Amino acid sequence: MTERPKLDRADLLPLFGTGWKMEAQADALEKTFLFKDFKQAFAFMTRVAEEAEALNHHPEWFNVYRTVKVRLTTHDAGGLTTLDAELARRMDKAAGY
Ligand SMILES: C[C@H](O)[C@H](O)[C@H]1CNC2=NC(N)=NC(=O)C2=N1
Repeated sequence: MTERPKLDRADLLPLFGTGWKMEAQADALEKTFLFKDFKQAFAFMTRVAEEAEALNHHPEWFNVYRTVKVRLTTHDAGGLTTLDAELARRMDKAAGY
């Protein structure tokens, strides 16, 4: 298991303000993004792909038409780390929040 900094729960408060939710077992963040149409949704995913590669940290996501349902967790750590909070922040930015 790769050591990664555990997440300070205080880091999550701003994310709750932009619609992120904690998954029941508290080991992941979840959010559904809604866009004008499929092209906007896919453009968002393309922007996020760049960020994910830059962080070497990748979302679990499901796209149907103009929605993108996202789940963030750190697989190597078996739970939430600072990488999840950072990717969530970058996803909000990429969505124009
Ligand atoms: C070797 C390992 O797959 C890499 O370090 C990265 C790739 N992207 C990743 N993404 C996520 N969400 N969790 C990881 O542990 C992770 N590991």
